Order: sequence, then C-alpha cells, then structure tokens
Amino acid sequence: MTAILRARGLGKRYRRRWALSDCTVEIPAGHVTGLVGPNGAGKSTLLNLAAGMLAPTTGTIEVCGGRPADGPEQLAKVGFVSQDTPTYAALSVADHLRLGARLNTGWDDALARARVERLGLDPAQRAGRLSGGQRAQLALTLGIAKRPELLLLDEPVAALDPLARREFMQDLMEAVAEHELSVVLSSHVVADLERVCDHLVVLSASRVQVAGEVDELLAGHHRLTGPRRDPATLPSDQHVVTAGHTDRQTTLVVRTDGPIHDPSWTVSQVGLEDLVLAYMSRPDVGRDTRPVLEVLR
Ligand SMILES: Nc1ncnc2c1ncn2[C@@H]1O[C@H](COP(=O)(O)OP(=O)(O)OP(=O)(O)O)[C@@H](O)[C@H]1O
Repeated sequence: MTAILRARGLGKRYRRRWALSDCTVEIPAGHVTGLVGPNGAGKSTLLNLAAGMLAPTTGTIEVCGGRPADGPEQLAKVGFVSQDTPTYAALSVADHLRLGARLNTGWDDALARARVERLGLDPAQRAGRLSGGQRAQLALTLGIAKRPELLLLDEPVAALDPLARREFMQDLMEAVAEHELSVVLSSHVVADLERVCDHLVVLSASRVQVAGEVDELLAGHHRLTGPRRDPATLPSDQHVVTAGHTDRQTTLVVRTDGPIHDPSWTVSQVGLEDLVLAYMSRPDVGRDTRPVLEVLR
C-alpha cells in the first residue's frame, strides 16, 4: 500500500486539552477516505495538521511523501477546504478563478469554469453575496481545480442541499477515478460517507478508534445475540467492541478475523453506521491509554 498520509504518535494539545492524541494511522493513495466521529473528536485538528495549518505537539505527520506545507512543491500537492469554506467576500466568482489560476501551477481552468457554469453560479457575483451552500461549492471548486494529489475536505457537504450533496460526491468519485486523486473528507454523518468512501478512520475522544478498508471492516465485525453471558468468557481472538445486556440476553459487537462457531450466538452482519456507532459508544473511549485531559507538567 502506498500511503498518501502517514501519522506516527501524532498529537495536538491546546493548553491542557488534547485535541488529538497518539494518532498512528496510514491512509492509502488513490482512495476516498472518510474521517468520521462526533463533534469535538479531533477531525478538523487532524486535517489541519495534514494541511500544515497546525504544528504537532507530539509525533510526526507526512503527506504525499513529505512534511505538510514544506515549500511550494509540497503546497501544490495538497488541496485543503476547511470547515468555514474560505472565500474572499469582496471578490467575484470569476476573480476567485483568476486567483486560483495565478496561485496554482496545475490549475485546471476548463474544469473550474465548467463546474461554476453547471452549478449556476454567476461569475460576476461577489462571494460575500453568495448563499452558504454556494460559497461552499465555490471553495470546493477551487480545491478540485487546483488538481492536487491529496484533497483534504473538512465537512464539505454540511452546507449543501441533498441533491447538491449527491452531485458533489459524484464529482469527487469521478475526479478520483480520472486523475489519481486521493481524498480525505470528514463528516459526522455516516450516510454521506457510505456512498463514496472505501476507507474509513473513526475518531472519537481525540483518538483513532479504528481504521481500515470499509469492506474489510464490515467483514471483520459481527453482531452476536444470545443468552446473557459475560463478554470476558469469549475466545481471545474475538475482541468485544460494545456489549449490551438485558436480564436474559446479551448483544455484542465483536471484531474477529475468524468465523464464530459458538452455536449459542445468533450472528448477524453489522452495517457501517452500526460499526461507527459501536466504536463511538465504547465505554473505554478516551480512557484506554492516555487521558484526554492531561495535566501539564
Ligand atoms: N483553537 C483551539 N483552541 C482550543 N481548543 C481547540 C481549538 N480547536 C479545537 N479545539 C478543541 O479540540 C477538540 C477537537 O476539535 P476539532 O475541531 O478537531 O473536532 P472535530 O471532530 O472537527 O469537531 P466538529 O465535528 O464539531 O467540527 C475539541 O475539544 C475542541 O474544543
């Protein structure tokens, strides 16, 4: 696997609070990777570290084989659309495209113009007069037309209507297929990611809870339902992600590479949303190794 993003022991602390802790993850090139987690999980922090907008407190991060934002060549390889969809209020849509062409060596002007036209954006309209969704579309157009190797998108579809969301995701998949683009996009809405992502990173409580190829993650997780039982009695190769009990019944989500032979369990598949929720609701989230709130020494 060629990694487009590689983090080792990466952490970012704001005063006493760890926004991201002990993050070791590799994101493969040529894929759309979903970064999913609840509000405050550390998604924006990881994307900002990857874009070189923030410096790590601990550990290292590499994107496209180099340090983030380390010189013009490295800057040209990475496109970043932050959560606040940055545009210049006083500049028109056409000005933004001209600016994009000036600042980016690999600028694809035909693509930018075609996209603006298809979206029905008036080239003469100032960005400050666009709706929130239109501004987001403009910022996304700039990110795609830059033709980066890696496109980092922080909640790109949050401001878009459902049809625009679907079209945007379609655009993204086409760009990945045609131009060997790698994409990492964050969202806390799994349904948004389900259609386009083939790789997933679940962040919760400032930590990576699980990461991998979506198909492999789905194949390796099962829901087990059966008579009430202590999860500690399961074979050691069955890792319990979550456990729920009634007086008589136990329901578990487990991760395992092998088949489940125990006939007392009813085994069912786990969907992506269930899998993400299972990791987000783990009782030990944030407590397993280093505390989320660490006392400054
Ligand atoms: N500039 C900052 N100063 C202090 N704390 C910050 C700062 N930016 C982020 N944080 C804290 O870091 C943690 C992670 O924030 P981050 O924005 O990375 O989360 P997120 O997963 O992107 O959340 P959301 O889905 O709400 O956008 C949060 O607890 C947040 O309060």
